[in-house]
Amino acid sequence: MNQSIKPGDNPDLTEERLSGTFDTNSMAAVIYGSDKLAQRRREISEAVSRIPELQDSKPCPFMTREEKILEGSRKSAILNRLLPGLIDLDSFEETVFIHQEVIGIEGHPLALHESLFIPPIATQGTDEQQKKWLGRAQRREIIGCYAQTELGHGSNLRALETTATFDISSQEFILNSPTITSLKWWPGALGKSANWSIVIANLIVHDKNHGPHPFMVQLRDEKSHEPLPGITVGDIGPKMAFNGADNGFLGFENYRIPRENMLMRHSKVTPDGGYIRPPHAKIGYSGMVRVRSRMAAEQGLFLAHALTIAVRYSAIRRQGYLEDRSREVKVLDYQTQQHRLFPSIARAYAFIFCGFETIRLYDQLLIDVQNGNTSGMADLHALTSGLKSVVTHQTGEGIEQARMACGGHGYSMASYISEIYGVAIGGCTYEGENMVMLLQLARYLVKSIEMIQNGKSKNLGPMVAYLAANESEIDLNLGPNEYLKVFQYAARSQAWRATEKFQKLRNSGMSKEQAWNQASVELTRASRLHTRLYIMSTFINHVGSVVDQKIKKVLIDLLNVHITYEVMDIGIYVQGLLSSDQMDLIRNQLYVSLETIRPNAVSLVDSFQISDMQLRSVLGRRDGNVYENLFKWAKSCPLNDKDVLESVTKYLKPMMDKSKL
Ligand SMILES: CC/C=C\C/C=C\C/C=C\C/C=C\C/C=C\C/C=C\CC/C=C/C(=O)SCCNC(=O)CCNC(=O)[C@H](O)C(C)(C)COP(=O)(O)OP(=O)(O)OC[C@H]1O[C@@H](n2cnc3c(N)ncnc32)[C@H](O)[C@@H]1OP(=O)(O)O
Ligand SMILES: Cc1cc2nc3c(=O)[nH]c(=O)nc-3n(C[C@H](O)[C@H](O)[C@H](O)COP(=O)(O)OP(=O)(O)OC[C@H]3O[C@@H](n4cnc5c(N)ncnc54)[C@H](O)[C@@H]3O)c2cc1C
Repeated sequence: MNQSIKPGDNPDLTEERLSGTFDTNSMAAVIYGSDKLAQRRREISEAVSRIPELQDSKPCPFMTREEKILEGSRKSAILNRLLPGLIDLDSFEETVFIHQEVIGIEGHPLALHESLFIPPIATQGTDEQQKKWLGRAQRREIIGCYAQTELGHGSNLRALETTATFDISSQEFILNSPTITSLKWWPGALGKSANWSIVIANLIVHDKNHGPHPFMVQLRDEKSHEPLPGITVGDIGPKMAFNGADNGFLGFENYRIPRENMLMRHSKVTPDGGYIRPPHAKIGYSGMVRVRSRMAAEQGLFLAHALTIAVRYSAIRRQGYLEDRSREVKVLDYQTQQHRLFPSIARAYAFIFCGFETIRLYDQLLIDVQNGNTSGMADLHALTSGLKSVVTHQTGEGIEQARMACGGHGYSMASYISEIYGVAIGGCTYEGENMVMLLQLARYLVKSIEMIQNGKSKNLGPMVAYLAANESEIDLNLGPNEYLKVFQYAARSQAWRATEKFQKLRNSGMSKEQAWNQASVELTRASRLHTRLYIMSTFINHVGSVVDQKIKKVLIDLLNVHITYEVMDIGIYVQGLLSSDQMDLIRNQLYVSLETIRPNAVSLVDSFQISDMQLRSVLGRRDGNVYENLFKWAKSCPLNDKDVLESVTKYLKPMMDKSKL
């Protein structure tokens, strides 16, 4: 049964919920990977709803940037006091969830403290460093951020300019920002809130540059919060979204920190100026891999927010007629609306499943690395690079379609979809610009094909084994695995096409870099197809593992939407494999699958169990009572505090009066 049904709800939504064929709490357990986490999310939402001081002081769209930062800080401070009674403090998922519930998605002064500041200390700090800083950070006696990107360089970490030069005589590192382009730029919470930061700077010992390394750096006085001498710091100004966060700039002038402030679990500088290399050259990048490994789930949830709003609203919005001319039809009954929304519901589920998988893979890698085994780093880097790129891009597309699916009201901030869009598409850029990350995955694909060419196919990892197969005929009546083969065909032929292009250019005498650049559009296409194949196969495996038969049935229906939509979407890559009759068959299967999933559409989005507080959308309210609340929302807009504004008395009225003369 659908657990969202309550008396007083919009009857159209109740009708939808009654048509659902499964239990939404059971589905939530599948989405969030365990009944325990799903249950904890409900309990936390419930507990938060009963604490008046944690409620929004006014709707976010009516707040200025300063008010958003103030509100985020107010709630963060209250939460810090209340957290021990509300969540399991050791659970990162619960910590993220409660912050998102209480403060929302627009960012806040502590948003990066848990996800980018604490993890490098915990994984790259020595035992003594952890003893010194971890407890303080966890108790929030200090607030931290992660300062890597510079005004002149973000993608290309080799060109970062900030230096940390070891001074043997004082046993200190001297930090400098030698140029305007070397100013740190973008770090969240740096602008006004953080007093400490992980700073990525080039380590220079005895005039030798060992490349970017992480340093623990105090930025502000712990009593006065004033910037310390030698530090220039401030906010970079308003952004497309995320305006509850104070992204900042930071410069150093001969700023000294003790030798012990370089995070030295992996790389070390000894007191006499010796340098000990890390066990893997890119181990310092592992904080980024951690964040990327979490992005598929995070982004899947952003998409889930937008779809919850659009699908619920589409069930109460009546517009136009089908057969019955006596009553307008729910817009959710239009095939175009279903085609716009249902494949995105399937993607949101798929992204979340992939996200929990990559979080698990990262946790395993962390254990391996702590035990000295770094062999899995390249695989996970390649996987998460591709996944963050494809998922962020498709999430952005899905959210924008959701907005348009809400017609005019979707354009109002009352829908809140534009804010979700702005926040989510930040992910196309942060943690590695998408094209750059697709090209990282492409390196891995090209290397894999070179292994096949060199007769070493048996050394290929399971994720790229399909590159060596040879599929040329497909029987499409067999279900998901046949669709997977179609996708494998597309991904494989594109990966070979791109690699061969690169190799041909190389063989023509072109430099490696130029040849790579000239093949790069084809290479990024290969990376996208490879990643979409991974998403599809993870979705199939996940559905296969579900035990509850009612849940499994509806997930298979959703999977059918996914596989048919995805294969239609890559039609151009499978022309050599599928006949036009087979393409027509798939197209028809897609339309049938849209109809099949229709009665469960509202229950599928209800199963994300995103509370009204977290959704912050008038259109997406659980009770579906949209129109009266839209009117209330508009009336509460600060512009309506007065009937006659100064803009009128000062300018428009005199203008009109003058024109009358
Ligand atoms: C208390 C509050 C709690 C929680 C918060 C709660 C709520 C928040 C509310 C709402 C928000 C909700 C969710 C969103 C949450 C957070 C998001 C908010 C803000 C975002 C924060 C953003 C932070 C950042 O952006 S940090 C900066 C990130 N920067 C980057 O990613 C830079 C990208 N560039 C690179 O990574 C590298 O430069 C590179 C592109 C990989 C190239 O590196 P390099 O030149 O060194 O290497 P080569 O290309 O030459 O490759 C050589 C070789 O190395 C391999 N390689 C590269 N990287 C790795 C790696 N990481 N691991 C393993 N191997 C690697 C590479 O593949 C090559 O291999 P081959 O030679 O074999 O090919
Ligand atoms: C909301 C948000 C929050 C952020 N938070 C933080 C933070 O907390 N800490 C932090 O350190 N940073 C942060 N960043 C910065 C972010 O990590 C960088 O913006 C990102 O890594 C991209 O780097 P860039 O801005 O230099 O883009 P650029 O590299 O300048 O990209 C510009 C264009 O050049 C292209 N390009 C660049 N290199 C290549 C290449 N090799 N091949 C092909 N094309 C290329 C890109 O595809 C892109 O189209 C944040 C950014 C945002 C938007």
